[in-house]
Amino acid sequence: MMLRRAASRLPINQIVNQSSTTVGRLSTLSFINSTTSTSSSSLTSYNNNFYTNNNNVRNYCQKNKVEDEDMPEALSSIQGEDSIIEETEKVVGVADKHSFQTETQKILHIVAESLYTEKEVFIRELISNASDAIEKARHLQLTSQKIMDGDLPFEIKIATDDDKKTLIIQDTGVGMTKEELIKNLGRIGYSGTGDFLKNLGDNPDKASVIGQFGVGFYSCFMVGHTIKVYSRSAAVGSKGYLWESDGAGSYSISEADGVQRGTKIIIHLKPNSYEFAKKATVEAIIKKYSNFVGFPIALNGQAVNTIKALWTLNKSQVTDEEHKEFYQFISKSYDTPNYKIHFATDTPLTIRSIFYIPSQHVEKYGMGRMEPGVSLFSRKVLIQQKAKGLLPDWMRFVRGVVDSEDIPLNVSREHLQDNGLIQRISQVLVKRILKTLDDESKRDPAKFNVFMNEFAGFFKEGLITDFKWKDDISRLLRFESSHEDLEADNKNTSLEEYTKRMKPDQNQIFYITVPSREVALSSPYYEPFKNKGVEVFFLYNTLDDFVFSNIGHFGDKKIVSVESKEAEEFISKDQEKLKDTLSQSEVSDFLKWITDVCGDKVSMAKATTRNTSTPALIVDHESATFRRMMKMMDPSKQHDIPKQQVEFNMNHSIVLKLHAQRQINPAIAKLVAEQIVDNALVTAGLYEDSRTMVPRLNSILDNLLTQSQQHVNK
Ligand SMILES: Nc1ncnc2c1ncn2[C@@H]1O[C@H](COP(=O)(O)OP(=O)(O)OP(=O)(O)O)[C@@H](O)[C@H]1O
Repeated sequence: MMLRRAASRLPINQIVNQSSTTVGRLSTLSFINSTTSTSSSSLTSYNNNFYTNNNNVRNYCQKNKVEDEDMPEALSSIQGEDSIIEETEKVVGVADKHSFQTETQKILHIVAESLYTEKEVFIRELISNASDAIEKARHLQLTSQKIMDGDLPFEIKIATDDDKKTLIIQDTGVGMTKEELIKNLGRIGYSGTGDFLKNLGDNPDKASVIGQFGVGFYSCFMVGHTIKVYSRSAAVGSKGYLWESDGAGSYSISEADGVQRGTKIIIHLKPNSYEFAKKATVEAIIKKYSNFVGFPIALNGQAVNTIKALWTLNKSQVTDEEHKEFYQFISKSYDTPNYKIHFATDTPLTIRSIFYIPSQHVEKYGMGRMEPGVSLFSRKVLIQQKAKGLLPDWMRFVRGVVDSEDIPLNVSREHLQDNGLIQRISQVLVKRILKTLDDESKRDPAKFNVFMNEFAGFFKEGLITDFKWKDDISRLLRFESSHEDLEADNKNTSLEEYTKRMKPDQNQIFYITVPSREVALSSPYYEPFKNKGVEVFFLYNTLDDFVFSNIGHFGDKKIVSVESKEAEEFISKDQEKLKDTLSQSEVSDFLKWITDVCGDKVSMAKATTRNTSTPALIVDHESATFRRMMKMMDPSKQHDIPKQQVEFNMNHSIVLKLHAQRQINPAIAKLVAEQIVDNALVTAGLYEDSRTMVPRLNSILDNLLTQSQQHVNK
């Protein structure tokens, strides 16, 4: 399957279908690919074969970074002054003139004008062709066939010439005979490589071959006004030829002297493409798309692709140091990754991937939203950098590489992420990343806790926005809890650990949302749980209330706030009945009086069954966090606090004294009742502005001091 240009070009059959109606760029069409998928274990075995069978390349590839003092043989042969290429071949005899086949003429200009969304990809196409050609030569040699210039190393050389405005790409691959030049380059849509693949059957080398559709070569007409192709077939005794065309309908072929095995393509650039005669531009393009191509590439005598495609190797073949270097290379950072996930599968899809979780992220510094950090490759050739949709947006902190030969051709980057296959690949990858993190959390809990402290925000975002991963994410999240055996400097625990410590009669997981641990420990809502020895999660982040509501259940255990009715039922179910100080009718009178005097804030007053040290509590109310969020979302709206249900502790001394004061000093009693209700609102986090209670507090203080004075005067 040919995937390397998936992000930026149309397959030939669609171009033909579309050519009569083409308006502007053909960027929105997609291609349904029906190609054979090659076993991916073959990719690995190819790599193994490759490295052990080719001395020149093996030496080069066994080091992933080239160091001056021990520069590998293949690289030293490809580098240096002698290695700079130019046009040295000489035409002999007269040139044969040939016309492109009719359909080729018709669509050549479409290829040149509309096929690719970015001109620069012609370099990727030519390098991939060169790599395919070398792969074929290597295959011939491996199958014990003698090839022309058998000692020539397998390599790709590229040269820019800013004076002549040319770009040259040369390989030491299989080359082409005169007949092959006519067949392969005279007919658009014919792929010699496709034929080669068919003949390979199930041969593992198949996985390393890229081209298949027979259009990539023509991309050089996007940038070149004249293309010259010198080629000499690897078949022993072959002659060298020059194929030359201006892409206008015909091409010529002549015999040439001084042609070495393989192919040299010389592009005479059009004025609007002179940038491709500049070394820096070409170097950046090679690094972007072809950095991991399996053969050495030199540009103007300097090695360019110096990093191994680690994801195509077996896990055991890659050292930690190599991982670190590779991570720093792809993420352009200098830290050591926290976790690495090297994952390969052949079913249901063929995927080779490596992911890294950095040690920290920059969003916390307010440096804006991070870009996705995973690039999509096919057979080591880049399809899309920082691919959107490969991992969900909330996983944007993950860096890495995904290589899959199963991705069908798509025209535009924008449509790649809507592709069903990408979504299936994404599912497999997300599951694997979450599973690995879960395993890591058990293997080294302390390390995981540090990681989760740093990245929790992303996972919470995922839990809220990407519901399908709710269960997996909720296993990873860590929150503080009241559990006393937790370490002094780490009170975080998981929902799973919590459930293991639950009381036998406990079916719910309890939490309280508070600003700090101190507030939690002194909260009257937490008090009965503390008395009963029931663990409670302490949530300090406004978002956490939302997160817990979204989780809803962990296994079969419901997650509920300690301020909820369910929590009250749990607490009161086996509680000893409090000894009533007041009679039933006195209690009813008192509660009725409360609803009368505090009617603007209290919808219902009742006697509590909770054993708390506070006179009154708001119960079964809307979460204060939700209220704050709603206000933030719509500040223009008036968010009045609705009337609340208030429970009174009828044995509390303040309540008992208040009951008595009702008869003695109704005015003071009313002030105190109102203050008790406001205090309950404060405790529930529902009191909006405490300044409004100051005049009443001053009246209460004044009364208190007056009574005290009267007491002294008596
Ligand atoms: N550098 C090369 N050396 C030898 N043969 C080549 C070279 N470049 C192209 N060819 C031959 O020309 C054919 C057409 O090349 P082209 O790039 O147009 O298509 P492709 O590589 O087969 O498929 P795709 O369009 O998927 O890349 C190839 O199949 C191959 O047989």
